[in-house]
Amino acid sequence: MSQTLVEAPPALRLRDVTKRYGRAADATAVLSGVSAAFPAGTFTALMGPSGSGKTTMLMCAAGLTRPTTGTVEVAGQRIDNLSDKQLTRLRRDRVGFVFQHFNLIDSLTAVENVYLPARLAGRPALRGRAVELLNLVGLGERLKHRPAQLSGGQRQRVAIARALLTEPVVLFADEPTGALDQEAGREVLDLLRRLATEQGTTIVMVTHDAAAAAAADRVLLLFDGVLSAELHGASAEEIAHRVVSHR
Ligand SMILES: Nc1ncnc2c1ncn2[C@@H]1O[C@H](COP(=O)(O)OP(=O)(O)OP(=O)(O)O)[C@@H](O)[C@H]1O
Repeated sequence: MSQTLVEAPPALRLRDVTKRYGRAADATAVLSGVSAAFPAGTFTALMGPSGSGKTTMLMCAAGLTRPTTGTVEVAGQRIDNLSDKQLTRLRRDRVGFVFQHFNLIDSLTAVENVYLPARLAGRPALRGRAVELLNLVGLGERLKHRPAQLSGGQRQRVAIARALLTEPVVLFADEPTGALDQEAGREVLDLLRRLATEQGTTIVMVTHDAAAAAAADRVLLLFDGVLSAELHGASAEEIAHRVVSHR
């Protein structure tokens, strides 16, 4: 019997995404015809000068804002045309977020910070899974520590464990090392790298730091809302040079 092999869709795909803020017909496009596919288990860095549209691209990709035109798919499912209610569900269940500032709750322990937000959002989030994730991010010995008793890098690792609780299709990270010193930043990047390689997590990270971008599988360069280059295996020096020389 012959079998047709259907290729799995990428974890995330943007097709010809354009974003304009404001209704005026002449409103300038912040994103112009952005197309990119993010295969499952890959780690992509998004770089570009300030104002080039990185955060807007991340927001369109994560269902935080709708593109003006174009499509966005998460695991093969269109998300750009979802209702507000469906988008809320998508953000809760199918994508994870990590930000520069860890947004942990000071009064909760590390393990509570990982599972309580999901439970409060009505998910059957289990403490056992939170413990597993904290072990995975190297904090198995710090389960009952509160944020004030953790270093910056450790706090960000708690935030990463929290983002992974719902087993998201894509983990979005906006400047995850921006508030960390070099060594803590390196630990967080090593963790993201390991999550992609060993756990198959699909990661999309916005960063200004070429050294951080060099930890990814590839770097997408955005200039004036247009994806202008894709770098594979580039060094931090090369990435930094490409960003400043706009090539
Ligand atoms: N809600 C909004 N309304 C109007 N304009 C916006 C809005 N959000 C962003 N912009 C504009 O869109 C452009 C791109 O912004 P965006 O934040 O995506 O860039 P960025 O590359 O992430 O910048 P940075 O590196 O400084 O964070 C900027 O000119 C910004 O002023």
